[in-house]
Amino acid sequence: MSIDRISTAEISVAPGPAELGLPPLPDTLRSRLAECRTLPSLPAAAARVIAIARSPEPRLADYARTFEQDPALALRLLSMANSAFYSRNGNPVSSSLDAVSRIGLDATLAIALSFGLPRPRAGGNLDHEYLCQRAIIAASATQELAQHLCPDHAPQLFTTALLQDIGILALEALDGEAYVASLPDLHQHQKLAEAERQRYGCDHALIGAWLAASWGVPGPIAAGIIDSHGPLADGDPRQLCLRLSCRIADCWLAADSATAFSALLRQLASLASLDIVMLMTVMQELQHRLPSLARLFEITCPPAIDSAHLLAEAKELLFEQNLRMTIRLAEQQRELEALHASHVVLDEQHRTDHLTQLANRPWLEKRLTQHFDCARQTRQPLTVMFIDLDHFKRINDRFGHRFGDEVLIHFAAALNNMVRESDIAGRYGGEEFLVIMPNTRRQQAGILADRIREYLASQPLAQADGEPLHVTASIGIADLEDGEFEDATALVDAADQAMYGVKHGGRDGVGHYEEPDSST
Ligand SMILES: Nc1nc2c(ncn2[C@@H]2O[C@H](COP(=O)(O)OP(=O)(O)OP(=O)(O)O)[C@@H](O)[C@H]2O)c(=O)[nH]1
Repeated sequence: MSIDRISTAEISVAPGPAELGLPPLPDTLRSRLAECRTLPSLPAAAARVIAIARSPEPRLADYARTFEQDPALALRLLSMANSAFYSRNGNPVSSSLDAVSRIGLDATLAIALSFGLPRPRAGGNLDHEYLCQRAIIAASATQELAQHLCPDHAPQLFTTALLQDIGILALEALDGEAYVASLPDLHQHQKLAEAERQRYGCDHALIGAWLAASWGVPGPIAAGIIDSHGPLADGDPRQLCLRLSCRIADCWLAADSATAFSALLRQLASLASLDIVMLMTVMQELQHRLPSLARLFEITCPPAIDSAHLLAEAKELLFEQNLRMTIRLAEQQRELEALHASHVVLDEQHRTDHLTQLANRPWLEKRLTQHFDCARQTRQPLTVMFIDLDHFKRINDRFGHRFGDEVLIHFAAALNNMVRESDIAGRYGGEEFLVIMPNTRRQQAGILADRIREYLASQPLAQADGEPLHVTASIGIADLEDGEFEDATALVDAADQAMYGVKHGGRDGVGHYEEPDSST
């Protein structure tokens, strides 16, 4: 469908994006604009992008400079950098350099290589090179003026001036030949805007602002685009920079540039509100700087650039980048798995007694608290067993500490083999061990205790001087039902107390905790 004449009756009464307060856009145009996904870039910019991507070490700053020479790429970049994914509630970014820094090299490359190129049309082409030159000269002029009038806003004003004519690119993308054929002279900017208003009910400045706003470009930039056609007589310093910069660009690109500049200076001189001396100084400086700026920006398209070749190369580079990213992703996945494995090992170490490889005391206490609370809530049985090897000091004293360690290791391994899967056996301290037995009553725990003692009686824990060394143990058992235990520690204390009863009774035995008789 071609966007043909749109009457003022079709202009939507609904406001533009509320937060920006943009004037309304004709409904038909607004819905078509929503379909506009890419704008054409200059082949020269596309060629530079490819050259950077092919360089051994592509730098973000080089990409940023290229984006600053192509309104379509600059708009795409800002849109991406200010998207919810990248901005993460950060401040909006307004310059290409800030934008590439935010999104990083991979995303920058992806944007850079996704350029679109102008399609050749039977009915004649839009002069993209001219439009681009105008945008870059206006951007440079704005920046120069802003250095004097409002230096803090210079980067944002540069971007605004660069994007000021994207409405023209959008209209061409939407309306194709019908738009191009209906244009008066592209070099007569005011006349162009007037013709657009008659044809579409609004001009490219409003369309550009809407497009920028709907692509998520910061509000002040969208507002600046709309304002770029405003009069020179009034407006704040930021508005003046923008409004003047596109007029300077027109003078620069006019067939008789010197006459055009003189006319603009005469027009400025008649405006009493302006600091005309300062403005004239800036403009004279600009007149001298612009030729080198124009060269610097390499505005002119190198003659032998083939669009089909550019697109094919971009496709190939994107494919390579995809491959690199896939490889990197696989590497990251491997690193993640290794990290996870080392985390598991660390976690294991964190819970384990380094000598016996049983659960250590902090882990025993943590698990016992969990089982204690659970047993209380669910009224399930829970019993703990406190085991203290007898006369261990003597073993150490007689055979040495290292020998004592071996004994502890052997006992721990044997104990671990004897407990059930659901039990937790651990080293509580020195030669003391604790077994947590969920769902176990004191009688069943007693059976395990007897088994431990039988084992110790039948199996020597070490050979000392060629003789088997038998060790005995004093074992205390406390069942959750044995008393009113306040917490897990109280239950362990009860088992410890029962174990001490055995020690006092001559060692090598099993004792069950008994609540002290409160009546005596
Ligand atoms: N080899 C070795 N000995 C330890 C370790 N931790 C504690 N001990 C020793 O275990 C012994 C415990 O001595 P005591 O508390 O007097 O107890 P005991 O000699 O077993 O006497 P009773 O418990 O009364 O039967 C001390 O000699 C500690 O040095 C350890 O990790 N390795």
